[in-house]
Amino acid sequence: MSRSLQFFTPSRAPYFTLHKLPSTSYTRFPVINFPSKKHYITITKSLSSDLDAASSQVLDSGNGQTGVSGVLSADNVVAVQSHAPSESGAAAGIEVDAVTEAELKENGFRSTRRTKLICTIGPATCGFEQLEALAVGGMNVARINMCHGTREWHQMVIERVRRLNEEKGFAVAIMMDTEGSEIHMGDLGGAASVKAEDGEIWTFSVRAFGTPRPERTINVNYDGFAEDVKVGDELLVDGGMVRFEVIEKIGPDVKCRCTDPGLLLPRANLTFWRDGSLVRERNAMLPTISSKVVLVILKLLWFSSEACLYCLPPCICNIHLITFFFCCAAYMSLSTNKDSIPSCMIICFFPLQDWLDIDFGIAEGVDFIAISFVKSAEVIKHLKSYIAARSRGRCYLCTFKGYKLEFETETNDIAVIAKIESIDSLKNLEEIIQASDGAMVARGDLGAQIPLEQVPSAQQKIVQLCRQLNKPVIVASQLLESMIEYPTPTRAEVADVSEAVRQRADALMLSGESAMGQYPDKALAVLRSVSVRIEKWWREEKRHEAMVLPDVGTSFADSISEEICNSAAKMANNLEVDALFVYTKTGHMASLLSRCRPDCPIFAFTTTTSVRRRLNLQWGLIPFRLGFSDDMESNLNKTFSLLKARGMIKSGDLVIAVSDMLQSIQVMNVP
Ligand SMILES: Nc1ncnc2c1ncn2[C@@H]1O[C@H](COP(=O)(O)OP(=O)(O)OP(=O)(O)O)[C@@H](O)[C@H]1O
Ligand SMILES: CC(=O)C(=O)O
Ligand SMILES: [K+]
Ligand SMILES: [Mg+2]
Repeated sequence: MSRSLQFFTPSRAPYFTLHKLPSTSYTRFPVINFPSKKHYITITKSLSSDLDAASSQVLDSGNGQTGVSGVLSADNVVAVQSHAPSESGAAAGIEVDAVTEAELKENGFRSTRRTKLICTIGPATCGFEQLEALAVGGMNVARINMCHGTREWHQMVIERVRRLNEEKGFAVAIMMDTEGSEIHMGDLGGAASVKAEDGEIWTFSVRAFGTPRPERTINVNYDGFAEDVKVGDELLVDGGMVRFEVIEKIGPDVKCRCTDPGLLLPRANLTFWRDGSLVRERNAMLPTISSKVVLVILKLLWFSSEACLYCLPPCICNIHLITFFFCCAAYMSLSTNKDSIPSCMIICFFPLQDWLDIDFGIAEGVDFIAISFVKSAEVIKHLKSYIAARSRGRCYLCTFKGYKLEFETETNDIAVIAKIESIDSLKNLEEIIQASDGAMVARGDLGAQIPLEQVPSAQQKIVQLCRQLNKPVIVASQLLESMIEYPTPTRAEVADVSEAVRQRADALMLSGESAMGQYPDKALAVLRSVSVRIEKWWREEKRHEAMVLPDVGTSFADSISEEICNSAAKMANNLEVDALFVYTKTGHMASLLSRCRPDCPIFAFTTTTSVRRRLNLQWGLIPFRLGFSDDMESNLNKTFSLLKARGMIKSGDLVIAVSDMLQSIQVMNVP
């Protein structure tokens, strides 16, 4: 008799499949290490062969180790659940941020902040206490920028944020930002910055300089640099913070004279301009092929295609390489599983470094991957299928007593954010946003690629388009730049933050202010207070813009959900209800409500921690994790009593409830 046994978690759902359960009475599992995340095990025992929750009995739980082992009986074990520690004790209750809870109690529904806040984590904020201070200060998403720091450092930050969520009940999501293919400087040999003075001659080169780095030398990450620039070109660091003129080329070295002095920061972005236009052609588009690259590609192919590429030759020569590409081509033309193709093809879209980082992000189970310098929708589509393929790809783990154990990690809940920061991304804006799960107005690099005076209108356009297409949008870079050094912002910075809030962007992002600034908590407090103040002013003055929200649903069921949400939001405004409640498994209904930007906050109840974290990026959503059923009556009663017990709502409050399960709008007073 063959029976299938599945382990699953509601969030990242790693699960095992055990083929051919043995007829012997007990089988002991070997210890299996989960990648990077602690999991607890619950073995559910049932006497019937179908999973019957009512008659199930919990045999064992919470071992607290990184890894699991178990004892299975062929006759009676039908399901083994593995779940993250944060989910083990809270099934009966409701999970919400301590900060949100306090805010709701103190200020009431109306005054909760709707605009979400993202902090880039860097040396100034990577400690556990510093991260906690940011979470208490309202950080909804922690961003790690793969341009800076080592992978070990990023892993440590992720681990600390996870621990913070687990121990203190936050739902801070993690966004990994890739390096992207653009040209940037090296890391200045560890120096925090170096000053370039007017008239000085500096050497920019692909050569790796020894330590200590010779004076006035800068390493450049792009091999074709010396070939691509011409004498007379203007070289802009960080979109013009420092400027140089190319005066001479000597082999790989490019000699430049500083024309606009300023501070050079590690890994600053470089662009070169000729006759007043940005030079965009680059000779070397593909990463240099090395054995390391091939190993990575083989690994990717193995994960996505289930191809049997177990034995990697330790030293890969050209023959192997040619054979490999030949196999890839054959595989791609023969395979019917289109999801497995991208791994071979994506190398054309991303530099190697991004590949390694994307793999790292998937393995770490980050919530968002932000892709730098997106040029077309293809890149996003391929990455999304790659993530989906990886999450479906089975990882064969071990054989014991003739039985095969497979391990599967469900990772397609990673949302892909397209960073709009190049001329190409503006050209293909609508299709890029359509293909992504959200977008970022990355004004830093965007301002280096288009004239600065065009950045505000580009921002407005991107924010509007995202809302129309129902994708969350982030406004990023230099919001409070002066706060890197000073404890108060400039008036102009406050006006800039206000404008982003007024445009009703989903989220605002701190970069250097929180990564390496002197006042990260103060900068976050400014974002928080300006957001709350502008949102209030906007509601009181009834300054609702009459934005046309086109239909986004692609199926009839989607269209019904959309109509329900549009109507519920309108009713909520007209009836001046206290809150909208949405019960959503995937988060889709919550995002449709958020898109309407209603006057009242939206309490989004969802069953999984990963969806809860992801909803933390969207305007006006207060995400809760709550176990619920298809019976709305009992869901509402349960929610009311749980929220009342915690003092978050009171009898008489007026709410409107909608849900994924029941296509209706319910209006009621809290009993
Ligand atoms: N992990 C880190 N380690 C060290 N410094 C960091 C780190 N993350 C950010 N920084 C510092 O903060 C500054 C601003 O961060 P930010 O993420 O905006 O980077 P950036 O270099 O401007 O690139 P991007 O265009 O990707 O935003 C960086 O220039 C760097 O000096
Ligand atoms: C955030 C980012 O990448 C930029 O502003 O360029
Ligand atoms: K980046
Ligand atoms: Mg950028």
